[in-house]
Amino acid sequence: VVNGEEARPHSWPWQISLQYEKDGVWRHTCGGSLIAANWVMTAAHCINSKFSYRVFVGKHNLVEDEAASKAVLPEKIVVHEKWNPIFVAFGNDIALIKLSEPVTLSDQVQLGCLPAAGTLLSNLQPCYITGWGRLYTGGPIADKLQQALMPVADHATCSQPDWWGIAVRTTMVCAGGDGIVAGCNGDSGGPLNCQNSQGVWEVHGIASFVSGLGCNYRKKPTVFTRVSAFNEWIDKVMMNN
Ligand SMILES: CC(C)c1ccc(NC(=O)[C@H](Cc2ccccc2)NC(=O)[C@H](CCCC[NH3+])NC(=O)C(F)(F)F)cc1
Repeated sequence: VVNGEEARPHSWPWQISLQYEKDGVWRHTCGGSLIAANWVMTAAHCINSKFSYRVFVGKHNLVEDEAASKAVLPEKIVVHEKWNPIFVAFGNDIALIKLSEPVTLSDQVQLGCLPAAGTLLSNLQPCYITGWGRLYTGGPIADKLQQALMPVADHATCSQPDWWGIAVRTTMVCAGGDGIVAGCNGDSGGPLNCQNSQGVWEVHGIASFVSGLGCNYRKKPTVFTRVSAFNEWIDKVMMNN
């Protein structure tokens, strides 16, 4: 997250760190959201079949051992059948990870709520991106979970020619674009957290892409998979696996 701030520890208790093993070392690669005791929602582009992964729940500082945290291995990873790795602009950048065992919920490990199917956020609605992604374009990833307030850019705004144009679909949600605050590599797969009318936090987005010209680029908001476009797919996958 570029130009964010350190989150109060465990204040986004559904945020997970997706890690892959390389040369015997586990490395953070993406964020994700715990949506059931044994299911994590992340981005399809985070999954590469040649790697082995683990899901770390209850984390705040990635470089410290934390009592409330636990690493769990996936039992199965389901990538959206219409995800096309060649072109992130086609959308469907969503995947579900079934954990090998359900995690124990606690103050530090909680489920994220999904929005009602079809929910559309209004322009400039305040949401928060959270993640351990790069602190600036090309920079280091964060040790401690970051958060940043990012107002929603509705489809009418985000699909303007000098914004994302036709690269953004109605199955996506945009947030930010002020050239200051943004998601960045390593935030991929993580949540866009927005409060509903009852004040309940919901996971409305899955961080998908930013501009190749740089993470925080004016009129190139961070683009998220719109979770409320995939409720039926999510339910089907969780029912059938
Ligand atoms: C819509 C299409 C033209 C399009 C395709 C790809 C991109 N962007 C990108 O690919 C930039 C490139 C990049 C590298 C380094 C620093 C900053 C940005 N990376 C990203 O956007 C990565 C991974 C995207 C997966 C695509 N294979 N996503 C993210 O960083 C995140 F966190 F925002 F989700 C942007 C637009």
